[in-house]
Amino acid sequence: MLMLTNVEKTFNKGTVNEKKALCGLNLTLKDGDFVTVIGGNGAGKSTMLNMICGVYPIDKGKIILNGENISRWPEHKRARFLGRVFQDPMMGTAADMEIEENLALAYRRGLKRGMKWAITKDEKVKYQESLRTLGLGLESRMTSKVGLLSGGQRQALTLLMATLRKPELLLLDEHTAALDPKTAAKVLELTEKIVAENHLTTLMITHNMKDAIRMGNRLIMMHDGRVIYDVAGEEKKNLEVSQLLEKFEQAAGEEFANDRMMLN
Ligand SMILES: Nc1ncnc2c1ncn2[C@@H]1O[C@H](COP(=O)(O)OP(=O)(O)OP(=O)(O)O)[C@@H](O)[C@H]1O
Repeated sequence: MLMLTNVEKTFNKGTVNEKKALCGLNLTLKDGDFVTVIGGNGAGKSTMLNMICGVYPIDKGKIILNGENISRWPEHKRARFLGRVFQDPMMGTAADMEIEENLALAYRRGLKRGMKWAITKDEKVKYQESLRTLGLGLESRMTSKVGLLSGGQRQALTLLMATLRKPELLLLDEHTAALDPKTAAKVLELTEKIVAENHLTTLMITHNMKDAIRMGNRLIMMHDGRVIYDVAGEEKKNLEVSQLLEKFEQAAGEEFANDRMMLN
């Protein structure tokens, strides 16, 4: 379970560039929740994920993961429990390394250094089986350099790497935004499959309102560093994009504005 309580974050405090990014953010996720996150430009969505990962320290509040207060833990200690996929397909994988080497790196994440690096036969079989589930033919290209893969293949591999050691929490930050629509749909399909098969608790930021409604069991809308709308179950599934926009205007008192948001 993840619990964010009154989390606050201000960047560049005391300067002309001061920006309150999170303003008393409260959010509780139950185990197995798959929550989609939408919001306007600068609403604090990515900052929320950065705070959970420990990229920057929070100013105030608490972050509890499975009963542990991780608010002051360094990023590397949290990384053991978290899987994250970014928008940029170049970010999650090492281009100069082979597919199987990337998977081995992901598999060893958070383990003590000095562990033998050689990839065992058993591991190779395991990686091959995992790659086969993607349905992209990567299982027969285990020793290909990742730099040779397409953006979609790379994002699918990153997803696999982020979930190879079942994370306590999977964080997806517009992970299909840089892909063409067909490839994005494939990666979203894989996302749903991997999340369901592993019962992963997931936070997925998306710029696509329809995906936000369709995917997961719960949807939150952020504005000015806090959650302004939270909907789950049947009520969420039956939402229309127009209703979501209305909800936003009611709660935020202004029109929804995100230059990258896809409304249909
Ligand atoms: N490292 C940083 N230094 C300074 N300001 C930052 C930093 N990270 C985020 N911000 C600011 O905090 C606010 C929230 O940004 P954030 O990236 O979390 O928004 P977002 O909801 O992900 O927006 P978008 O959909 O536009 O990506 C913005 O005003 C942003 O400029």
